[in-house]
Amino acid sequence: MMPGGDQEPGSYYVGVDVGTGSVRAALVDQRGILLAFADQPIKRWEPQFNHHEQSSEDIWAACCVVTKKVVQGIDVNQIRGLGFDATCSLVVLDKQFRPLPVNHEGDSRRNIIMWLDHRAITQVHRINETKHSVLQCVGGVMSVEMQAPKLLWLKENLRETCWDKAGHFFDLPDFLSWKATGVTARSLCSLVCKWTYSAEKGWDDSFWKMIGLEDFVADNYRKIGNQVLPPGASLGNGLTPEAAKDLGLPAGIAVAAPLIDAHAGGLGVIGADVRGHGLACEGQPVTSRLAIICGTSSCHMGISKDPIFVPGVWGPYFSAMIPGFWLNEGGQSVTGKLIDHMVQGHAAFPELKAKATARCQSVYAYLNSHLDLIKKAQPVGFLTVDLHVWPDFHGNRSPFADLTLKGMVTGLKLSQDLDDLAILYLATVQAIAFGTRLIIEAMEAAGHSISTLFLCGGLSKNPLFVQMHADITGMPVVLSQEVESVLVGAAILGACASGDFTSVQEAMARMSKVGKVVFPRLEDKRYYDKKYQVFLKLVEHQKEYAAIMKGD
Ligand SMILES: Nc1ncnc2c1ncn2[C@@H]1O[C@H](COP(=O)(O)OP(=O)(O)O)[C@@H](O)[C@H]1O
Ligand SMILES: O=C(CO)[C@H](O)[C@H](O)COP(=O)(O)O
Repeated sequence: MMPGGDQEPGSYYVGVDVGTGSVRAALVDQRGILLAFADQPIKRWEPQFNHHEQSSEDIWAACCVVTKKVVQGIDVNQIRGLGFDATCSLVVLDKQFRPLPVNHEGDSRRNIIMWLDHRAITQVHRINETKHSVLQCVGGVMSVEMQAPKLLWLKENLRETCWDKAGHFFDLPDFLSWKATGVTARSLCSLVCKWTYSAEKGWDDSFWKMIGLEDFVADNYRKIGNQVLPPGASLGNGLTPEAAKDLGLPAGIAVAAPLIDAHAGGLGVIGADVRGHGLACEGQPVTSRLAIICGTSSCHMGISKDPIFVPGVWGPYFSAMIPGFWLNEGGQSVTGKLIDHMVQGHAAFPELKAKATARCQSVYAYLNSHLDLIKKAQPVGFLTVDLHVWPDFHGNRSPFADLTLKGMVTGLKLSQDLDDLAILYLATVQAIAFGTRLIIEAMEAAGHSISTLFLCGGLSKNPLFVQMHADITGMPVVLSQEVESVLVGAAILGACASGDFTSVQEAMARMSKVGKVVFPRLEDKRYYDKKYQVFLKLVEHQKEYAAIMKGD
């Protein structure tokens, strides 16, 4: 086997991506080409508002179904590596590695507190009041979506049924790699990004003591991880015989230390060779690129050679995505979920669904063509001249790091027809893109210099979403040759673990490829600049309303 991906044809890697709504797997070759793809929805429970739970057994079973599907019909001995990525949800197991309930009902199927769960609001508030120095590495304010507040909630609310019995708390990506290999080592990515671990200094005892989780210190962090590996490192002796049987793969193949899903997306897109596309980032350092992974949420991944502190933007995290680089991660907690929410909640949704089904189209493809129909001679984006949306229906992740912020819509009329739904959908898509512009401005003000966006995730399949990101940020958007770039990222991990590439950087350069570039319509800039001014006023006004209501 030649290092550098020049091996004989037929070396394959399997990538498994656990998103919020489904599990996906792909069979990928050493050029980064997807040869097979499968997906399967996963269960979700919302027992009460802001509580979101999943089942680790259900997720593992879905991983097995999709993996078996993608390797059907090929010689499995050609598979050299397996990589996982997943959402940063909290998995709880007892001392014998059995699921423990994270709910008052005691339902042990539901042993995952999902990343978007906001139950630990009072806990995160107390954590932020400590002003502990670890908070500097999460943008100054810890998010309720991280693991420390969730752990504290479990200790304070489910002491007997969960906390006292717990033997292992895993980030979901690390749970999957443990399931596959029996190795409980954690990925540097999950511990650094969601658990306050420092790549340079390790755990900070004083933080855990200060927030009331001194239990972990006394136990030398056994329950949350005291062995840490870089993403892509090969785990133990590879795939165990039991997991091999479950997944339909040969025992002993290399399994990589995993990544969080957004980070796998970053790996799948950010290192592509852009020569010949007329992009400003050509010949420039990779730090001029921003990867945006847009699924249920959107994550804005920017890297730098030196640490950059951006208020309200997570990080700087060392080597958490690309080895040797610092990572800042901006984000919007709900984007795909917000678009679905707005569209599905509208009175004209049943009509939309029926019409889209009749044309064998997705509702989004239908809405996009409907907008084209009603725009007449003007650019489609101009349909929202008097309709504006503030998109923080699930709080603001970046750059305000304020989970009390809410959604806003201004410009509503009495109409309930399809035109009205289409324009509301457009205004929502635009609001998400304005949110991205705001995050980029915060990152640039702190020292990043970004010229090109690289989009992936489910929303990147929506041409309107992509064009609005280009028009509103004024930057070109690069889409990968493989639409499922997050899976390419997971496969890159497997390829690194197999030893077929000498570094993550080398595997990225070989396996991620530019597909299409969408340039901004610069002639529309004045219009979007005005809408951006309104966008900023919306949040300013929302804060004023809250202050008025707080006053006597
Ligand atoms: N073909 C498509 N056209 C438009 N939007 C899409 C399409 N496929 C997915 N989406 C959007 O992407 C979101 C899901 O993205 P995905 O990456 O699958 O999410 P996750 O990784 O969080 O499970 C949905 O909420 C939906 O709005
Ligand atoms: O916090 C995150 C990454 O750090 C993601 O938002 C979370 O993992 C969910 O991802 P997705 O929207 O793709 O399901």
